[in-house]
Amino acid sequence: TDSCKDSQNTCKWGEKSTADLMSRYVSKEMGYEVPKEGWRICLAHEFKEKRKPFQAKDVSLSNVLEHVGLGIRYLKWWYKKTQVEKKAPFIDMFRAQPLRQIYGAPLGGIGGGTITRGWRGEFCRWQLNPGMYHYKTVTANQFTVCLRRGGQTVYQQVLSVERPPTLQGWNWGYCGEYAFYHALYPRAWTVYHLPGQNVTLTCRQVSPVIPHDYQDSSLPVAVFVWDIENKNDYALDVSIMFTMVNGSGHKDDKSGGHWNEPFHLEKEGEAVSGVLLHHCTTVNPYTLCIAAREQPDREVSHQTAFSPKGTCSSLWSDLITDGRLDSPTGQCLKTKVGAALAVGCSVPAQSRNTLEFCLAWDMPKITFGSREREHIRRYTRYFGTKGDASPSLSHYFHLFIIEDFVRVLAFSAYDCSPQHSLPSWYKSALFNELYFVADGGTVWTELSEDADVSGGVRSENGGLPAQPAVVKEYGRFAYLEGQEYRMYNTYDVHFYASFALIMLWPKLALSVQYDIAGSVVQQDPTERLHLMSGRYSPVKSKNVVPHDIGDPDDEPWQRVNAYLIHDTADWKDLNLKFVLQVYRDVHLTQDNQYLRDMWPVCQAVMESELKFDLDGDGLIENSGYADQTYDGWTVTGPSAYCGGLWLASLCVMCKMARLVESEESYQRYRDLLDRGSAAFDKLLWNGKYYNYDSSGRDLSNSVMSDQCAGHWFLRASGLGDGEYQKIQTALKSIFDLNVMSFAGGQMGAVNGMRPEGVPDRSSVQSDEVWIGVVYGLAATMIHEGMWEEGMRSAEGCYRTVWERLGMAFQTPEAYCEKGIYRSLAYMRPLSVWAMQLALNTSQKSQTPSSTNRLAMYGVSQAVSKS
Ligand SMILES: CC(C)CCC[C@@H](C)[C@H]1CC[C@H]2[C@@H]3CC=C4C[C@@H](O[C@@H]5O[C@H](CO)[C@@H](O)[C@H](O)[C@H]5O)CC[C@]4(C)[C@H]3CC[C@]12C
Repeated sequence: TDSCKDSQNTCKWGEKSTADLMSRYVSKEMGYEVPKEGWRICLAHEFKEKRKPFQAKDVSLSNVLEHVGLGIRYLKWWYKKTQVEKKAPFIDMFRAQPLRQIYGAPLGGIGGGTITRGWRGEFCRWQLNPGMYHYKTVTANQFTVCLRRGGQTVYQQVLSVERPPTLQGWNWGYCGEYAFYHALYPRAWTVYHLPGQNVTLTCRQVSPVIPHDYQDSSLPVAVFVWDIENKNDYALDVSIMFTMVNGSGHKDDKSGGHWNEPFHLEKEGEAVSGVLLHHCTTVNPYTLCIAAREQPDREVSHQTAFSPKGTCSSLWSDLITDGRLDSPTGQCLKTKVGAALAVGCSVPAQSRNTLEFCLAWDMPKITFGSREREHIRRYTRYFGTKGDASPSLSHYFHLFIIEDFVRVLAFSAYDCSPQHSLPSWYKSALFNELYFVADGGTVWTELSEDADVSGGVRSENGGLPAQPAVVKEYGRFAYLEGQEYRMYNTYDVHFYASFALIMLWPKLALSVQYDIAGSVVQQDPTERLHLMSGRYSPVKSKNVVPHDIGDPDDEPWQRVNAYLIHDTADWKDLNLKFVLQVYRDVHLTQDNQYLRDMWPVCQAVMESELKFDLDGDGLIENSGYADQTYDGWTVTGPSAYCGGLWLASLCVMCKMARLVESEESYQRYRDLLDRGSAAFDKLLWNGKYYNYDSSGRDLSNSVMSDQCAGHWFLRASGLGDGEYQKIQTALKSIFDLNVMSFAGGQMGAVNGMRPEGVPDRSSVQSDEVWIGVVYGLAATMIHEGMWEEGMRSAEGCYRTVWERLGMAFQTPEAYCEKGIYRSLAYMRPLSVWAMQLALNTSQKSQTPSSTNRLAMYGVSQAVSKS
């Protein structure tokens, strides 16, 4: 049982579990080998609460007045972008995605594109062109079951609860009360009890997202393993048919040049066959492939093409007649065309059998929106760039004993000999939030021969290597700030999310750091209007960390800082977040080359940062606007958030100075740290917590949930484990006020709380809850021994998002107590992995000094195939 609950299913802390997602399930069947942990929902479930995206009308009068200039400038910019340039804005405030409470685990590995299936089985969210999302359910993409007894079809059903107006020749409307979905990413199960048939189907969907594996994790494939349980006293012949239509439901699908062909591939004694759907688009052509493994006593048959229009009765009759499809040879040319694959087997009485399908797609070469450069996806290293890889991809993937690898991922969370057993909701959060590593518009490419990561300052001139070994070997990685906030590697947010990468794919985390470091030394002097201030300033200044590495609809890496709300050269957190990540990564990976390469960049950004200490007291000041990740929440003078990040950065600079044996640097940062710490305590500590800022405004003593972010990073880096009375007192105040005095303690921590216990409504972001921030706060609490408080805070967010608001696999950046959310499918919640690091660290304080610490943290690298 869930360790947080007592026998009445009530949480120890008095919270009634909100998990009623299975209340409509009427069957007793629980499927084949479906794990206990994960996110489970009956297909008949309806979420009662329907939230709306944050819009201008949700802004209070005082905030409207504050943002009128931005509103007008944004409107002008938006008009030019959409109506003149005919491009999609990097944030479309007028067309926020409405909430669709439908999403489930995405298909595909990392960086090769993703296709998301809904929890009711629909194929509904498409990201084949890198970073660009298309939200459309393609009705004809389905699995259909056919049961035959004694040579007669007795049951044929589309495994979908939908009753669409098209494809009327198919038998729709499967009864959702007899099925449930269970996700533990990168796996998901759907259990269908077939009413009146005494048959239960369990479909297990697996994508190759495997820690420390840099080969199989890059593959654009997924398998569907169907387990068929026949509880009758007679044998049945069972076929499953997989139908896929070309395209993604986009209007461009109808453009000409698509063609389908059947294939059969046999090697190493194993065979697969299926249908290839070739998409001959002018931009980013690709082939989609549905395949099945040929095994003894399984019959594979296909239909090369069917028209997904009208009733589509002929395909239905083809299957119902004999449980197999016609299997014509030859190709088929059509603009809008579907393909079908059926696999059949016999299932003896009181017995079970399995069938396997694979979906693969091969888009080896990509261009981004500007079409200036061609990029090669990572998986081509193993499968070539010719665009003919899908048969081999499906062949490889069928043979790949993926379960063993995926289990390791599950294992990593449990294998930490916990003092406290981990609650069930936490395991679901930990694995299911990981979806964003693949489904964050993620792109993973090879570093081209002529690329220069160093930003033009080569190592021989005291800069970075042009082609750092880790980037050359492991490729370039980028993921979006959010599916709706279309900027790659937004760095102030990646700070939180980076825990997932550094713990599970550390080479990718380092690769991102090299790209950012290269951009630090670059500049783009082009003047442009920044929408918040209304002032013109350069796109990118030298020696500062960029906000992001670009928009996939433009030319990322080449043109950074797609974000033009603020000029982020003056942001106070970006440079510090770079330094803190460098040290944390060095601590976890013990990579000395990385330390040596990053050290000069750290010094350069710290030099830039020092300019923000205007009064020379050793502590930086904020500039009276929203100059950090809370980009709608003004800060003036020394502040808890940026001041804390600054002191933590000075601390790690001292550590790194010692590692690179630079006594002079050490003394310099040590002096700043001593003076800055004294100023920090004097100006901000009020006996219970650090004040939001030191502006002396009415609201400067608000309690910020994220005030200990700097200390969090010290702890994650193996530092700061002395007596930190003030931090513990502050965390206690945050728990009492931001968590327990907000929404009955059930929704995590509000960003800003007044000491008297009402949310700070002075800005558009202070009364929001940022899920990723709460997971980071929970990690800090765990590091400080406040396990129950940390778990309670994080649980509120998980249950709100996954169980109450129906936002599975699209965790947003933010929600308010009532009514609204902001920015669906967002990067920051990946910080849940920081909780895992904290749990492991606090249990394994005996740290080896010179080995790679990731293995020790329960993330075994022994499983790596690379
Ligand atoms: C006259 C009108 C009626 C007034 C309308 C006001 C609105 C246009 C603005 C009021 C609040 C603004 C939003 C505040 C925050 C935003 C987030 C930002 O991007 C990313 O946000 C992350 C924080 O969530 C941050 O950490 C990342 O670094 C950023 O990349 C984008 C702008 C905005 C949505 C902002 C837009 C304008 C308002 C809605």
